[in-house]
Amino acid sequence: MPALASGAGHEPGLYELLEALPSQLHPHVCCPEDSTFLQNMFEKRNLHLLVKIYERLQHFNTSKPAPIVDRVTDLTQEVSQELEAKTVACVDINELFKLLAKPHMKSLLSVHDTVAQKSYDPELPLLPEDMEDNEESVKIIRLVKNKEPFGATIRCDEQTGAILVARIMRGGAADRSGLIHVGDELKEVNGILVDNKKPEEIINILARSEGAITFKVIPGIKEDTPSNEPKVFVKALFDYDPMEDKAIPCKEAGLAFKKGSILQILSKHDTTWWQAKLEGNANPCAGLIPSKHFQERRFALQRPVATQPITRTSSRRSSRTDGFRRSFRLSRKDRKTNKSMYECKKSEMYDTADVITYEEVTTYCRPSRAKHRLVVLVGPTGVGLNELRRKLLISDPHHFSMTIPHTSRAKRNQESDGVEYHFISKHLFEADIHNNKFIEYGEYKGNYYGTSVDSIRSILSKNKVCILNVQPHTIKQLRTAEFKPFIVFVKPPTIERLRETRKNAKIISGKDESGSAKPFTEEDFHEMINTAQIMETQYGHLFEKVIVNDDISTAFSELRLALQKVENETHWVPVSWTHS
Ligand SMILES: Nc1ncnc2c1ncn2[C@@H]1O[C@H](COP(=O)(O)OP(=O)(O)OP(=O)(O)O)[C@@H](O)[C@H]1O
Repeated sequence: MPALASGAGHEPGLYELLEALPSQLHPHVCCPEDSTFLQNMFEKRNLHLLVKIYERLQHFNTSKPAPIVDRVTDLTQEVSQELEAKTVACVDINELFKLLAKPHMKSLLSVHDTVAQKSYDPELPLLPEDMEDNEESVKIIRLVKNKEPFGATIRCDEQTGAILVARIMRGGAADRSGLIHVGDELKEVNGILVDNKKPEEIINILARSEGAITFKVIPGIKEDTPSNEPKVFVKALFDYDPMEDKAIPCKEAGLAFKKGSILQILSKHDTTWWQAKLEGNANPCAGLIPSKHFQERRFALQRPVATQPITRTSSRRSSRTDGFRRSFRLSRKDRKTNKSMYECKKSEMYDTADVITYEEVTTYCRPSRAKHRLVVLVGPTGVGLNELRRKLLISDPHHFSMTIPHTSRAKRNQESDGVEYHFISKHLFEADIHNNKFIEYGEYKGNYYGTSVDSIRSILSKNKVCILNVQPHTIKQLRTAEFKPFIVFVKPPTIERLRETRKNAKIISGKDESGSAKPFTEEDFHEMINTAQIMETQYGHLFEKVIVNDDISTAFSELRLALQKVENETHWVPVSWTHS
């Protein structure tokens, strides 16, 4: 028997059966000639290879690989032309040239192209001749369907009871056929009358059918399908599972997606159910998603999570504002404690609920001379934002920078204006607050501290990357075409890992009025994890990168890599950022 590898890793399939058959059939074959014939047949290498190919195809059926190019024969021709002149110069080139010219290779590549271009659908058969005279307006459609869904939804007309095609999914089997249209009335499927059937029953008939399906339809009035529509992409700001959606007209036609997924909108024709596909997905068939308007209405009817009160992890009174970081993120560290010294003034830690559904996006790659995108770090207090920022600044001080805060407190002897702080009068500080000059500001022991918009601009204009640590509610103000912020959420690891990694670390306790650094307590860890969860629920849709700060060097490398990508690679950003 040829030494062929068995389908290891797959479930026992045809190949294994083929190997076992000769011995199993042996007792049932009386004639020795038949026995030899069967023995030889089952041992044929070609048969084994065929079965292997079958098993591979079964495997690919589930993994659905997509071709990189669909005209590899053209590519081979070009390569051969290039190689022809150089065959004398190099043995390897000569060998490759001959290999590409072999008929087997050419056939293999041609088969590749046929499969890649999906041009293997059989020709549709001619219309049946036994059509009745009074059926001129009836159309007989014969579709050859494989395992993919039919790609259309149907509905029952409330008044007439007729079964109508409700929508055709863009790129699906029905759409590609070009034969079925919205509004067509379905009369028969595979010879079965559908008049008195419920849409679910018809869907079942369709789902079970493979190969040729014959439809008898009365064509509806054709709508003009707009062509050359510009491509519209949106970022999903919520998770969606059609299987959990009671309102969707056909669960199987729905498209599941996660918060942050990029969706290409293929049709907004139906104001309640848009058609979309996941960006980068090779499957051309659209799926149904709730339209922006519909989803907004549904969210508005639900009680928004954002307005729910925060569950405290401890009954002990904490001076931290609503569980968020005590330090005002943008401050320089105080010289004595090496820590930020003031609290955030704003008490609106949680925005009143924005209805978040989809955001229209487009690709953006920073032109080499353009200003850098603002890098914003957010996370619960004590998670390590200052530590990560410090590491970035040390790693490349000419490239990364942080803002210098303003303060109304008096300058101390050893301090210089514009180094530790910009020192301004209380009166001027208040005027600047009034004129919205601060991204964040706060008050500590009667003095104001704040970070101005101009201090960010000043760094960006020097062609440096500005690293900003802010409270999450500030993100909204920063999301402008000018700053194009890249938002990184730093989240804590598990409580066990916090205990292990933060053994020697210190945090400024919100319960300690002196503001001195103390070792982390269990309560600090719980509060950090709890706050991170709330932040993720409320602001998760704005985060472009989430880093778990477990081991500090790993977290730092991850951050560094993400920032390199932001500088050099294409990212999805809100459309409004590119129309300035
Ligand atoms: N991955 C880590 N492993 C061990 N210690 C860490 C890690 N990340 C941060 N730390 C330490 O935890 C302490 C708090 O970190 P850091 O000051 O950066 O927090 P923060 O997020 O800026 O919070 P705050 O704004 O309240 O100061 C520091 O002592 C820091 O060195």
